[in-house]
Amino acid sequence: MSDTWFEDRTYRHTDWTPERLLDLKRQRGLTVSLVVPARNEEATVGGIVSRVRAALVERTPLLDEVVVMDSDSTDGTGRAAARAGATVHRTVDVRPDLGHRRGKGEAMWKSQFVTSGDIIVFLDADLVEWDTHFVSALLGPLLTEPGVGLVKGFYDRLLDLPGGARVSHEGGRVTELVARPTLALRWPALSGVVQPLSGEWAIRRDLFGQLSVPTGYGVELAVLIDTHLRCGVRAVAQVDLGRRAHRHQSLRGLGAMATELLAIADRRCGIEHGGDVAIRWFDTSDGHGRPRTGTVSTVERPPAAGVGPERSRVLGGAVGR
Ligand SMILES: O=c1ccn([C@@H]2O[C@H](COP(=O)(O)OP(=O)(O)O[C@H]3O[C@H](CO)[C@@H](O)[C@H](O)[C@H]3O)[C@@H](O)[C@H]2O)c(=O)[nH]1
Ligand SMILES: O=C(O)[C@H](O)COP(=O)(O)O
Repeated sequence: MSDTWFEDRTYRHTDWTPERLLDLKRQRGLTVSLVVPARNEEATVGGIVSRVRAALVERTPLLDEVVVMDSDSTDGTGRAAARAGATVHRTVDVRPDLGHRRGKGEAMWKSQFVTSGDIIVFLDADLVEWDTHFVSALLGPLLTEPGVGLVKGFYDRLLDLPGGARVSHEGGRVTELVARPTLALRWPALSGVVQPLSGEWAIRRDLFGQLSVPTGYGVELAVLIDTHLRCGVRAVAQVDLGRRAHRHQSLRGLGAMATELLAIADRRCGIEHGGDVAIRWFDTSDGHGRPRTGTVSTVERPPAAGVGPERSRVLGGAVGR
């Protein structure tokens, strides 16, 4: 790890008030977009949007837009988000000329075509324990340190255990067993990043637009590694956000996520596994045992800055001529 990176680039959310951040944002003449990628988050997305809007649009207008990217939801996610005051885009409807892929990274990549802020802040839609400083505090290093391009949130996790909640000072299962070991071995300058997979992060639009974006869960690890490779570790900062709780995936789901992260990391070391990686398991849930096969997509979208305007718009008047 770079000698002084941790000390120089680690902040606490209490370092800034929203009012101070608003002053800084106005002085710098910057705009900010909040993007919430959401797949089947009807239960939580409305409350998240309402709280963010009340605190950071109405009370202290730090956010210029609040956008929910509805990522192939089959429940009422889009309706709940719109009712709460978000601008909602279905990922599949954004730039249909570029095709459609499933996944969180796809929703985040496509958000670049429907937002305009100089800074984009991402927030997960499945949070159950969180506060609005999860959004505002991520702006602190971007508004105060000219060299910073990417800010990751970190936190203690609140785990629901029988008999009550417990605070864990560790990262999640994939974080501790895959992401942080991978960084320690291959990109040790990033080994001080406490929560490399956190879904709460902020990035300058001009930097995000230069990066290729995995369509699935590899987006966080890829953006972190690529920011470091492109701009150096000092372009990365992290902010302690306090405590966070979210919905947990099954271990098998996390196995798929881990497979994708390893493939994304391998690609950055010159090892290519192709677009879809096959995974196999033995399913005994029906009382018989059956081999099952699935695939994990490791596809990446190209840097958005290099993607031209929508074809129908380019053709413009030519259509129908
Ligand atoms: O196809 C998808 C899948 C998920 N999501 C949304 O992405 C967010 C995080 O998804 P989740 O399944 O809760 O991820 P976690 O299991 O919590 O994974 C952790 O690790 C991932 C890999 O780095 C990060 O993307 C997550 O933000 C981080 O919380 C939620 O708002 C989801 O609704 C989508 O928009 N589209
Ligand atoms: O962040 C992670 O490592 C994964 O999302 C798993 O988190 P969990 O162990 O808190 O479910």
